[in-house]
Amino acid sequence: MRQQIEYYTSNQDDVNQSQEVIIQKVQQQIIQNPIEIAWRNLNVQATIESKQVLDGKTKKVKQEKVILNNLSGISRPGQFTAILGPSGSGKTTLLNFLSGRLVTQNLSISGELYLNGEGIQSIEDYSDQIAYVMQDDILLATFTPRESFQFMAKLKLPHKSDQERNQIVENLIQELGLQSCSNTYVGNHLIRGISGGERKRTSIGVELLTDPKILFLDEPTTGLDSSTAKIVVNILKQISRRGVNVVSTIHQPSSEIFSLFEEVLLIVEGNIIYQGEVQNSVQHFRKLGYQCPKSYNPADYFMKLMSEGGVVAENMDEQIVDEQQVKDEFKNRTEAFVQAYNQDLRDTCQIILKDPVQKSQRYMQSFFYQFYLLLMRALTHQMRNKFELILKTVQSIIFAIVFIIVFNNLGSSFQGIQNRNGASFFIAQTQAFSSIFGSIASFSYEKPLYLRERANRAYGSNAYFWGRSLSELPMQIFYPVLFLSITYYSVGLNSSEPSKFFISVLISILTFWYGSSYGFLISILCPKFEVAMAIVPAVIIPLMVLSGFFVTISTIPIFWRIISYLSMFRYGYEAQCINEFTGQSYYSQQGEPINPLEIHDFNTTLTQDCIILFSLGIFVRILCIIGLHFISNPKRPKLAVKQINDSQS
Ligand SMILES: Nc1ncnc2c1ncn2[C@@H]1O[C@H](COP(=O)(O)OP(=O)(O)OP(=O)(O)O)[C@@H](O)[C@H]1O
Repeated sequence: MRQQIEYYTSNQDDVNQSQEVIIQKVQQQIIQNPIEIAWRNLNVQATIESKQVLDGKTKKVKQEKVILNNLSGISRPGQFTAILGPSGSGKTTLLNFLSGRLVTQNLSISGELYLNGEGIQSIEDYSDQIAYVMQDDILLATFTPRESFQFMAKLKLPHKSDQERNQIVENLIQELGLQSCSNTYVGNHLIRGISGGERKRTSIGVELLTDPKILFLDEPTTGLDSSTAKIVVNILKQISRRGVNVVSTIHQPSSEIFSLFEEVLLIVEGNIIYQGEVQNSVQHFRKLGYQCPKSYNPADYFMKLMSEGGVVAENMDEQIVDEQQVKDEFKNRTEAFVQAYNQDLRDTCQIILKDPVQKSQRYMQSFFYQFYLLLMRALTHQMRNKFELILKTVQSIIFAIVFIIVFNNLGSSFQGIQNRNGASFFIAQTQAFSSIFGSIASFSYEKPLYLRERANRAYGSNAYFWGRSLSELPMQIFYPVLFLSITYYSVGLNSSEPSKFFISVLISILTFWYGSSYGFLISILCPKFEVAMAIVPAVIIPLMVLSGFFVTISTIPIFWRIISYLSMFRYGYEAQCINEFTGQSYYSQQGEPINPLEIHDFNTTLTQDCIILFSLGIFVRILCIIGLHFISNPKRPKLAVKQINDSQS
């Protein structure tokens, strides 16, 4: 057992301690009711739409692309199965199918999936027994590995006491060799944090908290140096020793990493060409006429066999460099491999375990506890994210300075009306813009984390929404208050009554609140931050133009008038204007008293504007809840259920 456990960490003390812990775990924690996962006749096809010029006309053409071609295979408990293959061979598609993360969209999927020999419709029904570690380490930058584990433990282990949860977390930290960095922030490009390997181990740890019986990993070694990648692979091997079924895709493993594998599945252009023990793989290909040279590492040799580049390299002497010849040669070779696999190896994928697997029980914390944890996490994140806090505060101060410079001489003459009009618009526009962009930036950053945690069923979308919304409130009040505290009296805005300042602050907070709701919705609906930023001008500028500052709303076409009812600029600006122009006297150039509000065609009162801003904010936030739910519950395929009989298995 000791010989099997090769475990590397940067800290030798940690290594020794971790080895001891692992040995104990391996001896003690052989999991109950392990799960064998088998798939049969799996076909995945994509429909790809492209534009082609036919008879001088551009037409949409649909093409079918086979991604996985009639695959059958198995992954057993107590085993670390590494899925290898060249880029685009279908590794991730297979892993996503097995883990229930393959979203249908343009894909048609057919095949059967068996857990311990029982045909299932969807692996989602067994979600608490499986875990998935994504290729990117999606963790909260301002949390330490210990805090990340504790947060997940509180959400995912509702029936354990605090003491038990702490014990589980401490064991995990030791098992993963994270003692030396357990209290360091995870970090990101702005916050200094733990190393790439430690981050990967933290990602694995977050998934191990619930003791899953099947652990899927997508390219866990990509981006790591070879010694760190070795640590990760060794940890995965140790996890599998406990009886966990570990399935992982690995992209271009180094020779050292390959030597650590025991069970490999080789996949080329959607076909399995080998599944079995690593040590038998060389012999299998030798029988087919492909002898791995003695000096060669089998991993590199197989990667060559699985690519067209390999055909070119092999036939350099014979000058087979014609593209079509290479393609044909590669096709023939792959077909021969698939045939050999079907004849000699497919039968080794027989189902052995027959113990029924329990469907998931949805034990989750109550809504209020989820909400509380998410609120606390979001507040902690905000407080620790000093860079963002300082940046936004500085932004408000810069806006305030610009405002003071531009509007320092408001005056109460006829020109003063125009100045105050502009000042009212500037205030509304500043609050709207900073809230929309701020909200997009912060949720776009957090969205992958939300999607990962939702895929893990850690909490509900409602609890996340309310926790996040409430956590933003202090800052939604702080930034408008800061801006107006600096500017309001400095430039001489309406101070006829003390309440004028507070009303202006209230309008700004409501404008900010509605704006941030809007930004939140945009970032939910856009798949990426870049897309959101590209879309934002197209969505925001019309709303700004329709504020009533640039054009009189009653004179514009009906369609745009309707759109103006959604504009945060419109209600923010109107309310600021009404607040500014009431309670003070203004005179025309001829010295006659005038009411500046008459030049506008405002048809709402200040109170109505505030109520509308608040109500629109609520309306958009309801859309946000629906959107959050929608993006975290994509349509997943349901499979045909067949019961396997002994001769088939
Ligand atoms: N939804 C889809 N629509 C169209 N093509 C797709 C879709 N999903 C995957 N593909 C294609 O199927 C092939 C296999 O993709 P997959 O991501 O499974 O490969 P991979 O082996 O994991 O590659 P890599 O190692 O580069 O991640 C690729 O050519 C990919 O472009």
